[in-house]
Amino acid sequence: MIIDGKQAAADLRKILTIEVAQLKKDKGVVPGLTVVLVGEDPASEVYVRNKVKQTREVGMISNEIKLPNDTSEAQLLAVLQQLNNDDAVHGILVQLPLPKHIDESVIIAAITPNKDVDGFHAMNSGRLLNGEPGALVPCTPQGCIMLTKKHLGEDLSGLHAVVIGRSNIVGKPVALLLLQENCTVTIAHSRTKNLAEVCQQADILIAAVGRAHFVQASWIKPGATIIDVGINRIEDENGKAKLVGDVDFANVAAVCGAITPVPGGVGPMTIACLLKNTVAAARLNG
Ligand SMILES: NC(=O)C1=CN([C@@H]2O[C@H](COP(=O)(O)OP(=O)(O)OC[C@H]3O[C@@H](n4cnc5c(N)ncnc54)[C@H](OP(=O)(O)O)[C@@H]3O)[C@@H](O)[C@H]2O)C=CC1
Ligand SMILES: Nc1nc(=O)c2c([nH]1)NC[C@@H]1CN(c3ccc(C(=O)N[C@@H](CCC(=O)O)C(=O)O)cc3)C=[N+]21
Ligand SMILES: [Mg+2]
Repeated sequence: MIIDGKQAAADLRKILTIEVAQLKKDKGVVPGLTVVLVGEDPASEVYVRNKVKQTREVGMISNEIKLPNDTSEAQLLAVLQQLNNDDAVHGILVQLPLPKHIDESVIIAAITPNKDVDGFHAMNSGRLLNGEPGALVPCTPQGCIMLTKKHLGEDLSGLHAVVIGRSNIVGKPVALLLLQENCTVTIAHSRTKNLAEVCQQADILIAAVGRAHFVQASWIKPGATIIDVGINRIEDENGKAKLVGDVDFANVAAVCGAITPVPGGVGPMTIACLLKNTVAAARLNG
């Protein structure tokens, strides 16, 4: 079975459209999201364009700030300070990666935690770690849990979840969310020994590696639920660019119980969860 992320994202946006209208009616607040893009990167630009379009479709205000590649860290910090102080801006997202001369950790720390719709600020990751309320939770991990539940239902307790990848934006937070769902969680990474055997234990396998066709059919427990986070641009047989995940989709699909496709899986859910976080931030900031 293929888990349809495009449909799940459309369903979530429909709910958000209603919530946005309600917020406007009750409080006179229209949630606003500002995306900051530094430098030119074709992939980022496509992605930012999608975000802007979908933000407006659910009735929210969307702004995009494009800065040149040679923007200094101090200049970017000044932009963020303005956005932090702007009451019409409820959510701030700085598109990553940033140019090398800018320290990402400094930038992430400079966003007001209650406007940090990526959920990358230490205040939000700390709240998530401690299980405290009010955390803005990273979008891709939220999307992974929603897609998992779409197939397995609300109760994931006792299932063995294996996460491949330990980045701050995907691997670590998705592992914390799975733990919160009472899964038994294993986090694998580039130093993991016997990765195939580790993965064979997984009822739920989350692949966030960044390598095309990395996860093999022989690693999969029959019937397992596979969430493929990877976004890899490769060339097909005819030299045409195409998008694939981290999982050898065709062969794994024959063994597993359910799998998310790329494109059309986690990606669309990431954007829908960004809109969800912006609505949550608008509630936090009044
Ligand atoms: N669909 C979406 O919305 C999103 C998709 N992505 C995609 O997800 C993928 C992962 O992103 P991100 O977490 O940022 O990537 P990172 O490069 O930050 O992390 C990759 C992780 O994979 C691990 N890894 C690398 N090689 C191996 C290996 N041979 N065996 C086991 N583990 C390995 C690394 O281990 P170690 O820590 O030891 O180096 C690291 O923890 C990328 O393809 C990215 O494009 C990312 C964000 C959103
Ligand atoms: N501050 C920040 N926050 C992020 O969340 C963030 C980021 N920086 N930098 C880049 C990564 C990557 N990422 C994706 C989100 C959606 C799709 C997506 O919608 N993908 C579509 C396909 C899009 C296409 O065709 O290119 C799909 O999978 O169906 C892809 C990738 C968010 N990221
Ligand atoms: Mg950098």
